[in-house]
Amino acid sequence: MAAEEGQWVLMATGRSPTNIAVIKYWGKRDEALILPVNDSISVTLDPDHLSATTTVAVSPSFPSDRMWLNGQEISLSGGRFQSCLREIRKRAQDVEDEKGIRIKKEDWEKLHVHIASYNNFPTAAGLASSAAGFACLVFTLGKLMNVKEDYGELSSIARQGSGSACRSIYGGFVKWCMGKNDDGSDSIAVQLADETHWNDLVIIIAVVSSKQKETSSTSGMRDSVETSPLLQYRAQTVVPNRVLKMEEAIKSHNFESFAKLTCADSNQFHAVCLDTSPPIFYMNDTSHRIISLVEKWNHSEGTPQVAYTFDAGPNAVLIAPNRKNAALLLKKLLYCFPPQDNDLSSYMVGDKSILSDAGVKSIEDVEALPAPAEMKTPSQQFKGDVSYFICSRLGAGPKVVTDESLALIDSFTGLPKGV
Ligand SMILES: Nc1ncnc2c1ncn2[C@@H]1O[C@H](COP(=O)(O)OP(=O)(O)OP(=O)(O)O)[C@@H](O)[C@H]1O
Ligand SMILES: C[C@@](O)(CCOP(=O)(O)OP(=O)(O)O)CC(=O)O
Repeated sequence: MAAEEGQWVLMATGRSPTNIAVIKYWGKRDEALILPVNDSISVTLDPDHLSATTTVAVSPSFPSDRMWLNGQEISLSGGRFQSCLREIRKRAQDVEDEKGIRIKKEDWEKLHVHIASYNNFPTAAGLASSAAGFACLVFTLGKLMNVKEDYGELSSIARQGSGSACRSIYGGFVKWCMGKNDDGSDSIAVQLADETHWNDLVIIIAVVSSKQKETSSTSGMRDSVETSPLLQYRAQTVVPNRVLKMEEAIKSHNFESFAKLTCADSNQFHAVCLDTSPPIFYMNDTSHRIISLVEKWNHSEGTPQVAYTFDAGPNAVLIAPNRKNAALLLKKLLYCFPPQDNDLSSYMVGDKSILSDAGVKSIEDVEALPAPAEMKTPSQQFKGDVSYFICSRLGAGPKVVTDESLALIDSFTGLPKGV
């Protein structure tokens, strides 16, 4: 190792997107290795709107591995963090940076890392922060330790942090192949198509509650595996067929099929939750109202105008085939769920330009919106039931952040900036 004095700090920063499954992963056949009972398919979201940024630093002066998440120190002792660190360290290579720091392959086992990560969206609120977070951790550690760029292998390491994280290693449309091997070596994610393949899609997320949820995905799916007969049927009979159809729908830009499969799969995942003993309720009244709004609209047009999907929380992820439908959807949503404090600018985050497409520039424009024609009880409005909306699109996979001013760790102290 060069610079034996031990005062140097070497760092890497990366940013990884989150992803939302359109064919859900729910249930493990191996808890420790995180091997699923079925394949799943997701869309990767634009990292500008939903992503984790992680800086990893190494220095001979660090006495132990440490991590800070959103500014708070958290423990790295859990099996998932340990698996990711162990698997990446195993694959570390010689490193030589332009300042003359040299780290030999075998030195990585002795060196400790500091990790600081920040999510630009709510953590543990059913918006897949663990997916963005573990993908980012594995990707960025891989960069620091000069690990060979084998994305399949990186995805299988990220999987051991959180199952859904393996899909965030790629942009666009991603499939997590469940694999057959007991050691999990073939349980990896593959990219079906990149983010440019179907870039008309617009994603609107209604953040219904950004509070941390009661039942984590991990314990929820464990209970479902143990108690839900529907889960077995879903994994063995329903999903294999849906995955094939979904791949075909994505390949051929068939929105009708894509939307039908997405909604059906979300509903079946929540049916499995209800079939679990004791039952798990991730959606709430607001989630159900959003489903009803979309279903009525789709039914009145005779063909799907938008798709909805809900993960392990009440937030709705709505996918429109184009900006026209996204703007129409937004008008209906704003009519039903006007902002609590009349502040439109903080009510729509991400790509705010969708508001102009919808012709909504002020709170007066929201108040003047007509009730959606297809609604039977047009007078029903639920002010404040949605915290805010995020307008996003498909995005790319993890990237290195080269601007050193964006690093979360101070290169002099080796500690998170501001600590
Ligand atoms: N940026 C990050 N870096 C590393 N780990 C993270 C990061 N963000 C979240 N995590 C890990 O993920 C956990 C939250 O995962 P959890 O599954 O409870 O919520 P979620 O991923 O937001 O929701 P869901 O997966 O149900 O959509 C955190 O407690 C932390 O261990
Ligand atoms: C509902 C889901 O979002 C479940 C995600 O579960 P996690 O990946 O968070 O679970 P662990 O593997 O236990 O960490 C569906 C999906 O993303 O496919």
